[in-house]
Amino acid sequence: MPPGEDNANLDADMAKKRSEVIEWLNGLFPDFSMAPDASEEELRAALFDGAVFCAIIRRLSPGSAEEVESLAAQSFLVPESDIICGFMLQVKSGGCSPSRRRLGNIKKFISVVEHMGLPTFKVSDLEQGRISAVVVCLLCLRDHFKSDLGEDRDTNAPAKWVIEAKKKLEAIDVLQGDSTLSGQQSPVLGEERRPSLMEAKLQRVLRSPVMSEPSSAVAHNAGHKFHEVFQLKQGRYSDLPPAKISEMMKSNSLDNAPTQSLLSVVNGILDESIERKNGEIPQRVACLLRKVVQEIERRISTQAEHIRNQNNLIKAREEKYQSRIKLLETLATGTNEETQMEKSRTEERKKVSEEDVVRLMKEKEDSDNIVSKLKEDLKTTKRSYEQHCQQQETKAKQTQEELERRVKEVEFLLAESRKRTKELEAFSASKSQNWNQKAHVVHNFIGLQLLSVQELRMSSDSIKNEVTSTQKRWSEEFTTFAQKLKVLTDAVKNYHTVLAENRKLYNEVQELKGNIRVYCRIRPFLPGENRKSNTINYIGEDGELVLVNPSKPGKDGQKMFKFNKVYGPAASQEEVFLDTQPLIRSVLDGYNVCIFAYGQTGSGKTYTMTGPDSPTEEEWGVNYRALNDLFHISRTRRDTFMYEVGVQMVEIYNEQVRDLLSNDGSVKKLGIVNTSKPNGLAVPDASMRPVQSTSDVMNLMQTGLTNRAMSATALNERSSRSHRFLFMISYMKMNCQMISQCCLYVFCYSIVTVHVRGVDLKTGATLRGSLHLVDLAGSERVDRSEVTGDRLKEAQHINKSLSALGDVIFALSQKSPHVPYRNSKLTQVLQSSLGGHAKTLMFVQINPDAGSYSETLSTLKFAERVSGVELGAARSQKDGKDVKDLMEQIP
Ligand SMILES: Nc1ncnc2c1ncn2[C@@H]1O[C@H](COP(=O)(O)OP(=O)(O)OP(=O)(O)O)[C@@H](O)[C@H]1O
Repeated sequence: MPPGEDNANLDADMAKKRSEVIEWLNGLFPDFSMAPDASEEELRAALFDGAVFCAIIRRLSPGSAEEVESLAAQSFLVPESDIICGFMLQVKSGGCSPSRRRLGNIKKFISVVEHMGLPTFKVSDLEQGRISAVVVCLLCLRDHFKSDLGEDRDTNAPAKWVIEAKKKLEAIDVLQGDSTLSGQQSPVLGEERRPSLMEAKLQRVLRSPVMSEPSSAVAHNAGHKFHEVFQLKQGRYSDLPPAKISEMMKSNSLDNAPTQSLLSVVNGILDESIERKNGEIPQRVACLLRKVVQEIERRISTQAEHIRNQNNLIKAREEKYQSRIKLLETLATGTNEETQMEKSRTEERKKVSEEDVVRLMKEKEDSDNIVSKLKEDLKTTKRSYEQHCQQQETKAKQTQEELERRVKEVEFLLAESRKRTKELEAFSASKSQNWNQKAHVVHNFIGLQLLSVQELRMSSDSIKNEVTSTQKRWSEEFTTFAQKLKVLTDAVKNYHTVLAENRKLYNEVQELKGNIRVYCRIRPFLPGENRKSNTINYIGEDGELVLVNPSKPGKDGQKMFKFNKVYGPAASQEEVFLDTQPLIRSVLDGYNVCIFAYGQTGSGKTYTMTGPDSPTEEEWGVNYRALNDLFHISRTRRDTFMYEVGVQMVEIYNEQVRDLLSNDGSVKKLGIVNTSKPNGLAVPDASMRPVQSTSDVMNLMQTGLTNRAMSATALNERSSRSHRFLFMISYMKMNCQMISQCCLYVFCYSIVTVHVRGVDLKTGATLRGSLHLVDLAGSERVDRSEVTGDRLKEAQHINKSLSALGDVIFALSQKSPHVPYRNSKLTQVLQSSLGGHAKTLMFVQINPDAGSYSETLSTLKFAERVSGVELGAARSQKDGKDVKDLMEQIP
């Protein structure tokens, strides 16, 4: 390679390295701002005064501030703070000259680099020799710190090398002699040193907020690493222990901490807050943040003050320059060419000064802008921070309140739980006590039970013995009982025979009493009747009755009658029925019984047979009581007999028999069978309704009366068209009445027949009996001159019926082989109850009123005759009158 080309390569390489150094310095100090292709001489000029070397050490080894300061104090190594203050080192260095100070700075830098084992250079290399040595040294230093920064560099390391450098410097100082370094008045002391362009640049760099550390920090706290206090090695601010935060918040620490550290703290806390997303900052960290922000604020205001002072200083300088310019101008007016040159130089300087002023003003303005912007930022940050703090405080307060509330709740629950536990303990204790007591009781009880069991065993044995003996006794008694039962069975066998015998005897008794009985009943005076005109003079116990003719006072007017029984006006319904009751039993024994009432209208026939309208139980007539008795006796005999009871109800009107119980409501005309069979049905076509109680019978009677009423209404309508009589229907009466102006006629009968069929449960023999309940028509004589037409015909039919009844009775009394039952429907229907073993009971009803005397006399005569007729086995208690007399009594 030719030597010329070799040199060119070397130059290019050097230029490249120089460029790298310049870029590095530009990166380290933005205000350095040198073009990368600057010449060797330009770089030399920038590095010449050594300030850059001092700044490099300060920047790359901030942790060793004290040591560097100390070294600087001793060996003119310029601390940053002094550079910031506008190259005040000369003052602090006790008046050392700038060239000496420059030299010292460079030497110290070289010594430090040397100590680090890096290639160095000579002072002469920087002044006029090979700048390449300086470039290489700086590149090595760059690379050294690059590698250091890339690793986990020990922050104490710079301190160590600084301390060692200090030692070496001390040795150098000894060699150079203290007198040259201190105590000498600088030749330029008292003069204002105009900073070079590079110095001004460095000043701006170092004046930046990052670099503006408090000078007092180094001066007053040597040996104390304040920056370490704020340096977060690992973790987060929120994780810092309170002691560490308290240490940070100490005013001493805050005052002495570098601004960069403080800003790192602010940024770190804010970064953490952002990272947390919810924005929460712990209370203590928030307090720290506030303190740090306050400190930064304080520093900024100090900086602002300082800038103002600088401004004033510059203004003063400007004025001074102005005055000098004026002076020079004055001098220039009368001077020579030399003066002219001086003037031009002066003008040039002035121009430079003005430019400097303008630039400084601009810089000041920039600084002011930066400061104001920073202030605004700080204000905004402070405001948002305060708001955030406020929110956090509110939240903290709420959280605290919530926590207090929860603590209270938990305390309350705890107290409740304790109380409950105590209760449960008490309860379980009492339970346990109870169980113990119960166990004790059970234990005792088991003991007692065992004793009882033993006793029971003993008693069981004795009971067994007893049972055995009882069984023996029972067996004996059983044998005895069987014997007695045999006797009873024999007796039962005989019982039916006895019953039949009893029935027979009973019937004989009844027959002895007479198969036809006449009971006379005198009704009481009704309201409105004259009680004084009483035709009944005497009523005897034995059936005697004395009738008085009101028109013949005295004995001539008296007439005595005798019947089976006479009931006075005061006789109750029950009294009357007592003498009828034996006949009801005869019905159940298989006999036919006919009960009818005879008498004039209004004499009480219906009252005796049925009772008054809506009767009470006491007022019930013979019909109710007879039926009640019938069913009662049938029930008492249910062990021996099974009875079936059926009811027929017919009416006889104008010699026509009508069924009153037909289902379709129509009143059918029926035929009568002249049956020769005993107990045969005389009207077989009449509806037969089974009944089981008195109420059943009464309901049927009600049905019959309803049917009859319908029939009678039709009849009434028929009659009223042709006749002047009026029909009145009474539902409780069993006949139909016609009332005229002067007398009362009855034209029909209703007959209720109760048929009884009894089956002997032992023998299977059947008994049949019947009970005729007849409410006869009124017995008044019909004045034939007063009725005509249909009424006359009806009255004639009634008279014919009663007349036929007399004929039958007459024939029976004569024991005539022919009894004229067929002469009237009444006698045909009652045929089975008139004659043979039938029993007939006639109530003769008497009205005691004087006005009814003749009717009463007629009725009594008829009844007296009837009661004297012998029916069947019954015999008349009176010897027979002439039958003709009897017939005369029949209307
Ligand atoms: N023993 C008595 N006690 C009280 N009042 C009676 C008695 N007998 C009849 N009477 C009353 O006398 C009045 C007429 O009686 P009842 O209607 O029974 O006569 P009757 O003979 O049936 O008449 P008729 O032939 O017109 O039907 C009725 O008010 C009745 O209550």
